[in-house]
Order: sequence, then structure tokens, then C-alpha cells
Amino acid sequence: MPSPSNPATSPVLKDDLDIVIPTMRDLDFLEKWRPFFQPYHLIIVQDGDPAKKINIPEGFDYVLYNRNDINRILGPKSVSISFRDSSCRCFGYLMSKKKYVYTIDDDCFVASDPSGQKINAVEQHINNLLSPSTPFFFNTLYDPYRDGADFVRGYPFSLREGAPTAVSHGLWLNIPDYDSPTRLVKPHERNTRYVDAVLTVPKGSLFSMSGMNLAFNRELIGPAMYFGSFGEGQSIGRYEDMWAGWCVKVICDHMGYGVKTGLPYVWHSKASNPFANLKNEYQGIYFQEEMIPFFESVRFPKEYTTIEQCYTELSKQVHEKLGKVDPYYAKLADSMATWIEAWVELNPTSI
Ligand SMILES: O=c1ccn([C@@H]2O[C@H](COP(=O)(O)OP(=O)(O)O[C@H]3O[C@@H](CO)[C@H](O)[C@H]3O)[C@@H](O)[C@H]2O)c(=O)[nH]1
Ligand SMILES: [Mn+2]
Repeated sequence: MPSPSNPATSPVLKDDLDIVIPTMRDLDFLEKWRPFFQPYHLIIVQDGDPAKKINIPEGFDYVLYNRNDINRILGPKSVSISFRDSSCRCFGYLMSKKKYVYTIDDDCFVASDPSGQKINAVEQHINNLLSPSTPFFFNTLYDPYRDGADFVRGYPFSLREGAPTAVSHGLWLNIPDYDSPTRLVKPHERNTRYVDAVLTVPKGSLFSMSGMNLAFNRELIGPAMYFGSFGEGQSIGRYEDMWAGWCVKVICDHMGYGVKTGLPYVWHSKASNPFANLKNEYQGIYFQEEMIPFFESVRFPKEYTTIEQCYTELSKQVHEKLGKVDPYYAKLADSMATWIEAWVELNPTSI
């Protein structure tokens, strides 16, 4: 398969994938990614003060959206896009017109595998998304579609075709994506373990989706990839990707889509301030004990066959069941409904 790691061949899905980057800083990190990112269109979502100029290295094909653009394009619906929070990145998903999206944080760099080879994260995510998942029966030799692996004895042949892959969740060397209590008690812990595996998250199991190094099939699951209304003015922060991951997973389970996690790794260079993070996420740590049982209880009518139908239904269940736990969730449910309206308005063919 042609790949960006071999520049002589044309990059995989060059015209079918957008790279979405949320940022408040200069994007010098793109220099490190140039061999892998340059062929692709970048959607940069600038958070914070729209008057601030951010430096973007020459030679990249990109569009830059700031808060003024979000307000202009979405009008009153712009309230659904967070301010001063990495969840603003989902505006990039809304504006993309491509089949695939890869989102990465601006403090994540190219990692190397144990042989010292630079990891082309885009290529690995694309491989993950283009090959089926195995959500219905766990393959103990991990990804059966990978060279050198296969289905093990006892794996039902009726399931070996696998399921369409909607999400590819990559990992991070160096600074792991820990919550603030964990980071406070283990400030020097670094992830040095490179695990050479890609797993499908089994149907019926939720997982922690980090937005740092994440790719997805926008046509399959894009409308559900709403990173919520968190950040400034909201009582909870740093749960945007977790929330999106739980919504996405219950809908993927209903639709029969797969979610993969594992390779590729990126090098996460910067630990955000655990004390500031604790202030943002402590309510989430408390409420997630209510959120998880809620998501485990979510069911959709059998006749619901579109993401829009499922997501609208989910926003109603959030309003009804979690709205009782805290008024924040009633507001979040309203933002979910606003998001899906914006999605349908900007992507009419997606219905
Ligand atoms: O107000 C903000 C803060 C940050 N960003 C951009 O979002 C990403 C992530 O920011 P950062 O690397 O500083 O924070 P982390 O704690 O490492 O991020 C991880 O925690 C999750 C919870 O927010 C997040 O999904 C993970 O990525 C960078 O690109 C910042 O520039 C922002 O746009 N606005
Ligand atoms: Mn970071």
C-alpha cells in the first residue's frame, strides 16, 4: 500500500482525510510532522482570543478557524462549541467534508518504535480504519487482519468478516493521559512501554477515549463525535473527549461498528498543570460514577439506523436521566441537540 513513510508513493487517502488541530499556541510542532502531514489538508481551530496571531509554518495546506469564524458560521448555534477548552476541535469535524478525520494535540510529536523507526501515525490510523474490527468476539491474538496474525481456533467463521471500523484510538509515549489525582501522586511517571498491538474494544464495553491522537470515519460516526460543552463557563472540564467516547461507543455498539485502540503512538511532550486540571475535572470525577451506569443502560430503538437518530435520542435520555443528577447535564443535552442540528445543516447529505 503506498504510504507517506515512503514519500516516493502518493500518501494514503491524501484527498479523503483532514487533520484537525485545536490550538492556543504557535504550531511549530508541525515542522516535526512535515513528512507525514504535509500532503494532507489541515483544519486548525484556534481557541482563545481570536485577535492573537498564531504562527503556522510555511508549506501546509490549511484553513484556520477562530472564535469569530465559529460565531459567524454557526450564529446562535455557536454556543454548542466550547471556549477555552480543547473540545473546540469538534468544530473542525463539523466543517470537514472528508470521509476521515485525524485529530492531534499541538504538544504531541512523532514517536519512534523500539527499532528507532519514526512512527507515521496518520498511516497507522488509516490502516486501522480501513481494516475491520472484531467487537463481537475477542480474538486472543489481537488484530487478526494484521500481517503475521489471524483468527485463533474456536473463533466463529461466521464472524470473521468483522465489522466496519469507526474509530482508531492511538496512544502516547512519555506523558500518559492521566487524570489530575493520578498525576498528582505520580508526577514523574512516564509511559515508556511500547505495546505492539491494536485491539478492538468489545461490544458492550465503554472505554476512555483521549482526544490527543484520535482518528475516525466521519461518514460512519462523525455526527456523534461531539466533544460537548465544557471549558469556560461550564462546571466541568477535561471530560470532553471522555463524553464523546462514551456517546460514540454506545452508538457504535448499536450500529455494529468497531472501535480500535493501541497503535499508533505519539510522543506527548507536555504535562498540563495537574492543579489547574483538578479544579476543572473534580466534578467530572465525582459525576462519572453516575455517567457510566447511565451509558451502560442506554439502548436505542431497533429501527434507528442513522447516527443522527441515535444521537438525538441520546440527547433526550441525557436530559431526562442525567439532568436529574445535575442541571449541567440538561444544558449538555441541549448542546448535543444544537450540535446535531448544526451537523445536519452543514452536512445535509449525511442524513
Ligand atoms: O483552552 C484550551 C486548552 C488547550 N487547547 C488545545 O487542546 C490541546 C490539548 O491541550 P493540552 O495539551 O494543554 O492539555 P492536555 O491535558 O495534555 O490535553 C489532554 O487532556 C484532554 C482534556 O482536555 C485533552 O483532550 C487531551 O488532549 C492542545 O492542542 C491545546 O493547544 C485549546 O485549544 N484550548
Ligand atoms: Mn498535552
